[in-house]
Amino acid sequence: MIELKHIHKYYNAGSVSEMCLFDDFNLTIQDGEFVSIVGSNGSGKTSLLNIICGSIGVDRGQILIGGEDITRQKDYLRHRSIGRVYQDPSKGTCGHMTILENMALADNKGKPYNLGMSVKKSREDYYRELLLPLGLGLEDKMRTQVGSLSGGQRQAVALLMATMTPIDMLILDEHTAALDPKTAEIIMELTGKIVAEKHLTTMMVTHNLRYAVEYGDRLLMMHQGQAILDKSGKEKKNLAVDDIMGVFNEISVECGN
Ligand SMILES: Nc1ncnc2c1ncn2[C@@H]1O[C@H](COP(=O)(O)OP(=O)(O)OP(=O)(O)O)[C@@H](O)[C@H]1O
Repeated sequence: MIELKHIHKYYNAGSVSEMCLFDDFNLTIQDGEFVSIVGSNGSGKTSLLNIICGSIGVDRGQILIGGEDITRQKDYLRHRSIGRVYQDPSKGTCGHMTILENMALADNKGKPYNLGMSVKKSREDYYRELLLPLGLGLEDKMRTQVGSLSGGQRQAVALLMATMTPIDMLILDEHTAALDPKTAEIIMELTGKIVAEKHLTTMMVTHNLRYAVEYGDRLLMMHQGQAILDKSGKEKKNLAVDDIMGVFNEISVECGN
């Protein structure tokens, strides 16, 4: 279970441009829950993910994973139990390294290892088994540099890498936004499959309302640092894209846009 308790977050504190983004923000995500997060630009979605990952600190409040307080834990330690896939497929993979080397790196996440030239044959076979079901032919390109793959192929590798080791949470930060519609579909299907197979607790930020409706068992809408819509169970299942658009429109009118 992930818990955010009484989170306060200021940007540019003490300066004329001080901004309070989160003012007593609270959120609990149950183990195995897949939460889609939508919201207008600047509503706080990425800041929320960054706070959970430890990329940015909070001014007040607590972050707990499985009851353990990780609020002050260093981000590199936190990343051992959190997998993150970014919007930019070049993040989360190393372009100058081969698929094989990238996967070996992810496989050794959190372990004291050295970057030797060789990867055990048994591990190589295992990586091939992981790549095969993607249907992208990557199992035959294991010695190809990741930088020469297409954005979609690279994002598929990034997704595998983020979920190879046991993790407490998968963070998807607009991970299909930079992909063409067909490739985005492939990556979303792969995401759904991996999340279901591994029962991963997942937070997915997306501007694609259809994906937010179709995937996940809970939907949050962020606005000015608050979750103004939080639907799960049957209510989430019955949500349609038009319902969310309706809330977006209401907000726009309120904000005078
Ligand atoms: N490092 C920072 N310094 C100052 N302000 C920041 C910083 N990061 C984010 N903000 C501000 O915090 C607010 C929320 O930003 P955030 O990136 O979390 O929104 P978002 O919902 O992810 O937006 P988008 O959909 O555009 O990615 C914005 O007003 C933004 O300008």
